[in-house]
Amino acid sequence: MGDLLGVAVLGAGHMGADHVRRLDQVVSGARVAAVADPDADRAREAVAGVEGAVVHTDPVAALDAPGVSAVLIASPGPAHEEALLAAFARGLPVLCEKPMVPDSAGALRVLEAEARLGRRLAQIGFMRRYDAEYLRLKALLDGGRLGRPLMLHCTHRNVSSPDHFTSAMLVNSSVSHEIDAARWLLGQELTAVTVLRPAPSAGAPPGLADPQFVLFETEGGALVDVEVFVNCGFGYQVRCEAVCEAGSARIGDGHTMVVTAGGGATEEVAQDYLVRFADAYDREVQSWVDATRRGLVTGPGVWDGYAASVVAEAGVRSLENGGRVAVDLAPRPALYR
Ligand SMILES: NC(=O)c1ccc[n+]([C@@H]2O[C@H](COP(=O)([O-])OP(=O)(O)OC[C@H]3O[C@@H](n4cnc5c(N)ncnc54)[C@H](O)[C@@H]3O)[C@@H](O)[C@H]2O)c1
Ligand SMILES: O[C@H]1[C@H](O)[C@@H](O)[C@H](O)[C@@H](O)[C@H]1O
Repeated sequence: MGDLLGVAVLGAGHMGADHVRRLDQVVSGARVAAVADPDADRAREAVAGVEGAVVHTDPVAALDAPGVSAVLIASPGPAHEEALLAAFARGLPVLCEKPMVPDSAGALRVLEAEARLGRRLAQIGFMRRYDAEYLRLKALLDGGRLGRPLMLHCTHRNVSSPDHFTSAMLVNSSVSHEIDAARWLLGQELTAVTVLRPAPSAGAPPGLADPQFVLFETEGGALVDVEVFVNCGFGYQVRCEAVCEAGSARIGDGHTMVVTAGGGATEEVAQDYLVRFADAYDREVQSWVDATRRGLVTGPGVWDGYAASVVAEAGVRSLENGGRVAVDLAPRPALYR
């Protein structure tokens, strides 16, 4: 294959810094060419020891840095639209962290911009599609041995949420993963959302509606429920059970070590996503680099990011106003059929 992919990483926070390390030390076929963060110290810290990477505080300047041939967007969700459009304007391939764009109007602008280009440039960071357990479940469901899926029961727990987390973000940031996973596992669009809020946990920051219970309906008549609880305090737990006509299958319990000693057994529970999904992020980024070097997009794309934003926005409306909210997707452009 040709030259190394020179990646500009936008955002050097938790995910951005971890992706810089991954591109530099884990993944083959790519190098970090530039890192941009308005917080220059954070950007400098992320590139410490990375050879040849320049630091910028302006993300757009990083796209124009010498040697940049691709972009990894790991800034906060509201900054993604501008970065995606700037990358498209330069013809640069992109891996964009989820959510692609938190609001559906912005997501539609990104969809229309890529459709206008007439070629796919962006992959969205729905890394569960690269997790070994999710891949096994997908293969099982596609193989048909369990018959038609009727329901997915999902659990999504975080130890604690960042300070800036809002009630809407439980749906449009956290549950965006279940939205994508359900669409992918079932091969169906989601058509309606109902969000219920139990009495908030005493462990949640005041005013945060945490936990929430989210119910999705699909175009094929399946139901998907999600318990999302982002200040559970005890562990990072992501589970999914598919209930089908001829059996059920559950994932999410297999990522652990059980230590037996002194007459008792203890089971480790991951404390964050960087541990639970470490392998998935590695596979995701390697697969993006490989496909990009061949001029392809093989992972979840802009249509998936757009659909997730529309579903999440319907969910936020249900959270705020109550009741069941229908999902209204724009027609799917030919590029994504
Ligand atoms: N796939 C996953 O499991 C996963 C996990 C965590 C976060 N994320 C996503 O990754 C993204 C970043 O999340 P995080 O937890 O790293 O956040 P963070 O707050 O730790 O870091 C964000 C960084 O972006 C910088 N920034 C702000 N505006 C910017 C801009 N316009 N351009 C470039 N940088 C900018 C901030 O200064 C900060 O350093 C979000 O979209 C989030 O949803 C995904
Ligand atoms: O941004 C993060 C990330 O997407 C994690 O995978 C998820 O578990 C968190 O809830 C979310 O806040």
